[in-house]
Amino acid sequence: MAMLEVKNIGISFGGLKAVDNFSLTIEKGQLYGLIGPNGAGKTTIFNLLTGVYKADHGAISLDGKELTGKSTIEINQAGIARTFQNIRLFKDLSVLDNVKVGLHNHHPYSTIEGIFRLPRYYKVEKEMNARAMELLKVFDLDKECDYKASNLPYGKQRKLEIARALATDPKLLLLDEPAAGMNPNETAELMDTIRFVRDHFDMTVLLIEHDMKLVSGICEKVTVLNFGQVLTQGETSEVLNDKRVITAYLGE
Ligand SMILES: Nc1ncnc2c1ncn2[C@@H]1O[C@H](COP(=O)(O)OP(=O)(O)OP(=O)(O)O)[C@@H](O)[C@H]1O
Repeated sequence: MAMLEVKNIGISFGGLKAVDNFSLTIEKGQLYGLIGPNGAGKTTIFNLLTGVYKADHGAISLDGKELTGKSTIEINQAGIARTFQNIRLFKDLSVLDNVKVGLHNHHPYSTIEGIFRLPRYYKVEKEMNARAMELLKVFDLDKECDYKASNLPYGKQRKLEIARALATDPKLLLLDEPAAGMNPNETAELMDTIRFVRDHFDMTVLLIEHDMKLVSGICEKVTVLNFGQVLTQGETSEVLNDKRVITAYLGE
């Protein structure tokens, strides 16, 4: 069974068909790339997959579970987590607390237990601290756990965003332009991080990226989007050498 199965989804904004009849199958453990020119509809697809937008038609399922029409919270609890094109950390919170925000989905205590500091509050907080530190260690961020998130260098903020997404214990991780704004060294390190996340967490990853070096370096399969529609999809090396892709995307 596929991890993600998307069948003919679409959405229009006014007269503009931002995404039209989009289908995609991603197998468990795959590292999958979604590429295409600016405005092709890539982020809109992430917004459809995570329930930020509701599709006008079509169906989405994750690991055999129907997600069509579900809310962002339900979809996150079902196992899809994401990062954003522009980093969206809680800038004034500590590095540790940013990860703990992700953990709250799965380690709840009631408001009453929290306000009155009942035993369950301390138990859950202890578990969350331990799990958050474990995740930070994986990303080599444990020594900076007390730093304000905004004080981390850019590359580490990206890592922290990935750690926070993983804290929700997803089956599918969506990364929206993870290499945006990174220098070549940071990008190379990010490629290692993404490979590590897939292997260490047994994760399935779908990423949007303009950096073709990253895409060809780590993605096994790619879908190319153009004007909201699939131009082609398949093995990365074949797709990136496809004349239509070179014409539409690379502008040659
Ligand atoms: N909420 C919205 N309302 C109106 N139009 C929208 C909305 N969201 C996206 N669009 C439009 O849908 C189209 C696709 O946008 P989208 O951001 O998905 O493209 P993209 O492929 O992610 O581009 P980029 O690579 O520049 O991030 C664009 O024309 C955009 O203006």
